[in-house]
Amino acid sequence: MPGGDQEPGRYYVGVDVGTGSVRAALVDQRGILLAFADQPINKWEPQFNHHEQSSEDIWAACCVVTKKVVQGINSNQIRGLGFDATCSLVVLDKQFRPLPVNHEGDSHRNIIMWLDHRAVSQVHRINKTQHSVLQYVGGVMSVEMQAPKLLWLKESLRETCWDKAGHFFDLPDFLSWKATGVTARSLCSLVCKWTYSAEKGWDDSFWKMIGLEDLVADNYSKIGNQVLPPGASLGNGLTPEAAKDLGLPAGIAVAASLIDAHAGGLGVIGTDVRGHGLACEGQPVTSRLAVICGTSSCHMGISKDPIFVPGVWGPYFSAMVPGFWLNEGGQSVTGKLIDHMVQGHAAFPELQAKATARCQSVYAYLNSHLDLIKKAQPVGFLTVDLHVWPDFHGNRSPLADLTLKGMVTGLKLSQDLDDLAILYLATVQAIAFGTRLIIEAMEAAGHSISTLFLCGGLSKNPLFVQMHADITGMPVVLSQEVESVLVGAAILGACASGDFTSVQEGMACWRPLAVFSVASYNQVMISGNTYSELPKSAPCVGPM
Ligand SMILES: Nc1ncnc2c1ncn2[C@@H]1O[C@H](COP(=O)(O)OP(=O)(O)O)[C@@H](O)[C@H]1O
Ligand SMILES: O=C(CO)[C@H](O)[C@H](O)COP(=O)(O)O
Repeated sequence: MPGGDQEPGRYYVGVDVGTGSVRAALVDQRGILLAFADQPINKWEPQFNHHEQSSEDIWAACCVVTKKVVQGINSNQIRGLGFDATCSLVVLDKQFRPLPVNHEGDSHRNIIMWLDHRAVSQVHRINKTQHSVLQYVGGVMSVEMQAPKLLWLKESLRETCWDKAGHFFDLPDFLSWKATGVTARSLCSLVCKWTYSAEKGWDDSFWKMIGLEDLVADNYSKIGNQVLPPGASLGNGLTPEAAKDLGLPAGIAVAASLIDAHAGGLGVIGTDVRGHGLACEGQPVTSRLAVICGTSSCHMGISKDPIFVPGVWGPYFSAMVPGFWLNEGGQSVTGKLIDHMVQGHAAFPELQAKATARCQSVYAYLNSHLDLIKKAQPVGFLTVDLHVWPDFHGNRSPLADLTLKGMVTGLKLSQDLDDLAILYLATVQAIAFGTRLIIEAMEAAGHSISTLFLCGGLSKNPLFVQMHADITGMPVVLSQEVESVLVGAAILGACASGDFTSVQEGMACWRPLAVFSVASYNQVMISGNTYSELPKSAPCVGPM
């Protein structure tokens, strides 16, 4: 078991493939992150709502970052490797070569990304079946899941893709295959995105009913008929070819993967909160909600018994923490929406120039600008007249309506930096209100949540963190390790190496410390994202 001083020099590598970049970390036996590297990845949007990536491009980025983090380390001390990734659909032919997922026939672009909404007609038809598997995805299947995308490929690219396809992988499973040559799928991806049941396996009647009976006839060989729990060791470990690519020793243990949000959940949900006076201290882990916020936000809540929450994905058994049921709320675009609103504003070039002059990120600049213009009132009052509805890419939870669109009310003719800052604030607030709606739906169905644990790129934004505390009325905990998703991935590698006997042991041994919590305003909401009362308590203990 790692964690003690008696066996020094054991290392694990975690690789996290997000929407915009790939990150790797070298983690030691105490769960401390020693090295970090990241690398952007390509995305294509050949037409509206079609989002594609390349598995070769992503693998190449995994190799670059992994080589960087293990530089200078004795490779014999590296014990295990774990991957997590977004749940995008990777398509390969029978010889494991990339196949095009586009009308252009560009086989380099062989991934339909998770946020791709091309399969709208297919998902409507799937939902009309009211098949019982839909109970386990909040009652409504999302267009972002894999079944509608597979159906789209069959109906739209029959000859160039569907008939030639030998393997459809969730991206986390593609990575573990690429590293080991083992095609086994992770229970996490199959349960959460492919309608697989941890207890009953595949449901033939679902696939036949939606017109994908060919997958059943093949005994699910194309989508996975060997399923392993996250953290299980795959085959003979890293193949010599992958070892050369990644700069790691051949044969080291490689784990069955996790979806990125789930790795983040593992990384933060067990955070040690002792000494902060939080309601969740000494309470079951089920009182905690992990919110992984990057391009999207994912709200991960666990329970001992299954809880059916309308519009919230799950309940999924053992998909994140073994033995627990998981509900996953989500907002499809959060970081992407904030970037969109800020970068699309007329005052963005001015913002960029001013932020650069101060060597700040545009978000740090905007946050300090809001502080300047708020005068005596709390910053939240700046949006009394400006409101954003954040569902620019549909609503994942709890409304589960992909047709919803975004909205801004209260616009004026001026478009200066103040306007941009206030629009940015209203967007952040609207996203936080979305989180509040998700929590309310989860609580109405039986969850009892007292504390939020944030991680992901957006958790580096103090305004985003503070607004989540203000608007949900709950304290927000950030863990000492900023890259918690990578800690989750490295826990998988340590499990596969046999150094942890279970994911739970990994979570317990590598329990990160909370660095601070954010106290809530005692606010009362009135219409939209405004406050009707001044805050009664000092709001923030963090680096605002
Ligand atoms: N320091 C920061 N301050 C404000 N926003 C940030 C910061 N770092 C990242 N972000 C935002 O987080 C989002 C990306 O988060 P990330 O976790 O990298 O996404 P993904 O995993 O989807 O690739 C982007 O919208 C980006 O603008
Ligand atoms: O559906 C998912 C998790 O269940 C996606 O993987 C996620 O929403 C995309 O993640 P990110 O915002 O980190 O890129």
